[in-house]
Amino acid sequence: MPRQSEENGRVADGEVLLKVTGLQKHFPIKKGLLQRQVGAVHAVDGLDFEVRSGETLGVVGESGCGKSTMGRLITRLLEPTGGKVEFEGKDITHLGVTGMRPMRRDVQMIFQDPYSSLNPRHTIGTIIGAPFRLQGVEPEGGIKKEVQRLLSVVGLNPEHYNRYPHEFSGGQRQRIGIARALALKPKLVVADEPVSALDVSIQAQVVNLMDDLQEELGLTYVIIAHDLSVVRHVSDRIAVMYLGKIVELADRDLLYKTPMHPYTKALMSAVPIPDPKRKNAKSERILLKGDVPSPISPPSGCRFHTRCWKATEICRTTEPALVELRPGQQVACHHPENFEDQAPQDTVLLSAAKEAAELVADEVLAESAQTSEALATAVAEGEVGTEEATASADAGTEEAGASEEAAASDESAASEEPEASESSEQADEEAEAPEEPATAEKPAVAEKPAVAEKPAVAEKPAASED
Ligand SMILES: Nc1ncnc2c1ncn2[C@@H]1O[C@H](COP(=O)(O)OP(=O)(O)OP(=O)(O)O)[C@@H](O)[C@H]1O
Repeated sequence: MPRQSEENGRVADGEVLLKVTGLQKHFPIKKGLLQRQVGAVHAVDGLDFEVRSGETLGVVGESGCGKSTMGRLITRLLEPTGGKVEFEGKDITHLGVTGMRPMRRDVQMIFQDPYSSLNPRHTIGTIIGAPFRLQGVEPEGGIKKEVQRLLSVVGLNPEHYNRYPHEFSGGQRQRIGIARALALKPKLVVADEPVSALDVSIQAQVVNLMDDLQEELGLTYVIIAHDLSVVRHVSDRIAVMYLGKIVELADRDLLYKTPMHPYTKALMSAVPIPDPKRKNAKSERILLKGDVPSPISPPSGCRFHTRCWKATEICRTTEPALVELRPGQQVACHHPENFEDQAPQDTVLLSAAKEAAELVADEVLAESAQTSEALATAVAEGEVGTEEATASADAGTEEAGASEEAAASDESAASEEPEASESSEQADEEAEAPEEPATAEKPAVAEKPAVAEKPAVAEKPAASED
């Protein structure tokens, strides 16, 4: 049971606030007159993670990997198909509307699109004051005074209480969304792509605001983003998702210095490096081949095996468990990077892997072969402990880490077309009555591959079948 801090009933910093076990969401696909179920979109397919009080957990992955669905499941805007969600030690997986009501104060969501998430017919005073009315809470000094205080907390003019959303810019609207989410002093805030609909110049302001508010108000964040550049500065830990699963979950610095999952490595290489001194940067990019497979029938074994340059037979047949290979770093991979091979007997590359390897830069393949081999030998000979071996392997990746630092500071998170997201009202309705959609119309997943200017000819890191 998590420890509660005496003064405010909050879980003490560092203690588990949210725990998710085996979480699943399968959207049924129905067809025909009788709407018979013919399949399911496996949007979220067995997630296990914890969020500790006071931390920021970043969640990244390509479009369609299930990030938003995960966000909606943990805020209970969607009903899970399987698994368990515990908040402050209490099982909230299947709580009904009444049971969830008190919890709605503690868990809030910030939506992606500040244009469609605010009701255009309501003043911002009404919008930010709505949570008080919905929860029947009368703040000290009245709702208007509290809303004006919230406006100034998020850097807006309290005098603008009576203005309408269209009178504000995108960044200001997102501040309004943040003020609304903070109204009831929540413990956990889940932000779904909070800045991706904003101009690059505004993104940093909103991210900094969220960062400041976290410190001031002792908030815990889960921040969802489609690339690593947004979450890297604000996250304490980062979870990388692929096709409904977490493939790597690690402390931020470990993830950047020594990513273990090949998919993490590919995602990181997609971050543009605007450093003119690094002339060779583009040759280190990894271009993931092909589309993300359909979540209706995900690949067997490791779901990434159809696009991975290290995939062998075991990857096709056996699903790797998410295990802590190094303190603070969990990964689900048979042939991790920067760590000893977990299936060294399995050296024959699948033919898809050979093709994928052609799109991976020589430098990446060489480094990957070297680090894994060096670690395997050193550990087998008992010369060094795993930690030391890892540290020596780290040296080689230091440069890449540093350049990404530069990348992320000036970098523009790839801006996305704003897409329709619910209004607060809709969200509230969903919250009251989570509904299964009748038909899964849009299982298609768009890939956002890294840009590889010139696919390098691969040097295979492992023996190949011919
Ligand atoms: N209501 C729904 N009915 C059917 N399928 C859905 C529904 N919502 C999401 N999906 C499907 O579930 C999968 C995961 O979607 P989700 O929106 O969670 O992904 P995402 O990683 O957040 O992507 P994006 O960044 O594009 O929002 C996708 O294949 C999507 O088409």
